[in-house]
Amino acid sequence: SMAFLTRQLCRGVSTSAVRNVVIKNVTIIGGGQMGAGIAQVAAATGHRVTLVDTEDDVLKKAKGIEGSLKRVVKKKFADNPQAGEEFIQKVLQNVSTSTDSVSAAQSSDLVLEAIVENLKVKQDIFGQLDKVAPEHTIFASNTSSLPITDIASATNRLDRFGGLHFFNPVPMMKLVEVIATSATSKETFDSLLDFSRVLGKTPVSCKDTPGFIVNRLLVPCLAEAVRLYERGHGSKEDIDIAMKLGAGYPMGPFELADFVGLDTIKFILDGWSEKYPSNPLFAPIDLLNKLVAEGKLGKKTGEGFYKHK
Ligand SMILES: CCCCCCCC(=O)CC(=O)SCCNC(=O)CCNC(=O)[C@H](O)C(C)(C)COP(=O)(O)OP(=O)(O)OC[C@H]1O[C@@H](n2cnc3c(N)ncnc32)[C@H](O)[C@@H]1OP(=O)(O)O
Ligand SMILES: NC(=O)C1=CN([C@@H]2O[C@H](COP(=O)(O)OP(=O)(O)OC[C@H]3O[C@@H](n4cnc5c(N)ncnc54)[C@H](O)[C@@H]3O)[C@@H](O)[C@H]2O)C=CC1
Repeated sequence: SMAFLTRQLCRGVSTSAVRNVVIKNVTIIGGGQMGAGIAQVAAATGHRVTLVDTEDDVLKKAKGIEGSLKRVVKKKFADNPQAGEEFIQKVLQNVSTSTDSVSAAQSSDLVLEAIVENLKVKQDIFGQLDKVAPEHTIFASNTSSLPITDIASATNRLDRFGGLHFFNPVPMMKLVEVIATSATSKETFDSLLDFSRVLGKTPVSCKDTPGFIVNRLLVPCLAEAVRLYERGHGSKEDIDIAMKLGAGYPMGPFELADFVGLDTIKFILDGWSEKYPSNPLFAPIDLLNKLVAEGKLGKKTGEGFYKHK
């Protein structure tokens, strides 16, 4: 918006020679659940978005952004469906897709990565893009559990690298965790905070510690729920009902696990248990490993702890 631009420009002129980057062109690497959701919200708030995935199929499905937009619009434009339809078309025009991350990064103010939760794969992509992205471009990762410092170490832009952690489903969840490493500049950090606010989200800041805030609390809760079930102390259904009605969670732990993806949860736990072997909260879980080995990853594959239509 104009107000935002004015604020940005004033701040840049008045405070320092290094201006905060006003993020307008956004490249999102990874068009899965999270990448597509972030793309949708960024496009809906007037950014030009390029969504990159290695899989053409994923990019076709990410056009399913339209389905999510329809749900948003149904409420937001309840009394003016015509304006709602125009809004959807405008948002979709802001999103382009590509399988070529190198060319996508070249005209980008922010490269935000939301690919598989694997340090080496994330380092590879950032190392490659660091060589081709413009000087001013900020890099950020949506990682759930990996140290931002370790991901950033593959690049030569440590001052322009931070964590930007969104929550699923991105169009609905208001929180963004913004993570600065010890090398992230204040300008970069402020740009990421501003960007989160322009997206309509509420940012919180957190140090580069395992799981940041939310996952450091949620992942052990989920893991304990599965262990409780494995011990035969309660059914999945009852544990879910209990946490919904007794703790006010919108979804029970098994529902949430299926929603998030069991593979992602396994990646998180495996990484933490390797790094912190003495913490029993992070210990591997047989049932989780078994389901993942069977390809039962949750909602995205049609079955996880539960079957999904
Ligand atoms: C497990 C721990 C390990 C985590 C490890 C990694 C993960 C991470 O790094 C961080 C995370 O993201 S953790 C997960 C955070 N997310 C949550 O906790 C979600 C909990 N669930 C909810 O808030 C609601 O059930 C929810 C908002 C989803 C849905 O609301 P309801 O329950 O009321 O269900 P509905 O009736 O279907 O929806 C109501 C209205 O919500 C809108 N909506 C839902 N999904 C949407 C979407 N994807 N896009 C757009 N709009 C959406 C929609 O307006 C819907 O209304 P209708 O469409 O008219 O029904
Ligand atoms: N699922 C969740 O609830 C949340 C996940 N996250 C994090 O976001 C990231 C992505 O998670 P999801 O969207 O759930 O995964 P997903 O499996 O739905 O999507 C990942 C996508 O990345 C693509 N991809 C893999 N390697 C690539 C590469 N080198 N270049 C381009 N595309 C590539 C895959 O084809 C896939 O479409 C992970 O780091 C995860 O920990 C963060 C918050 C919530």
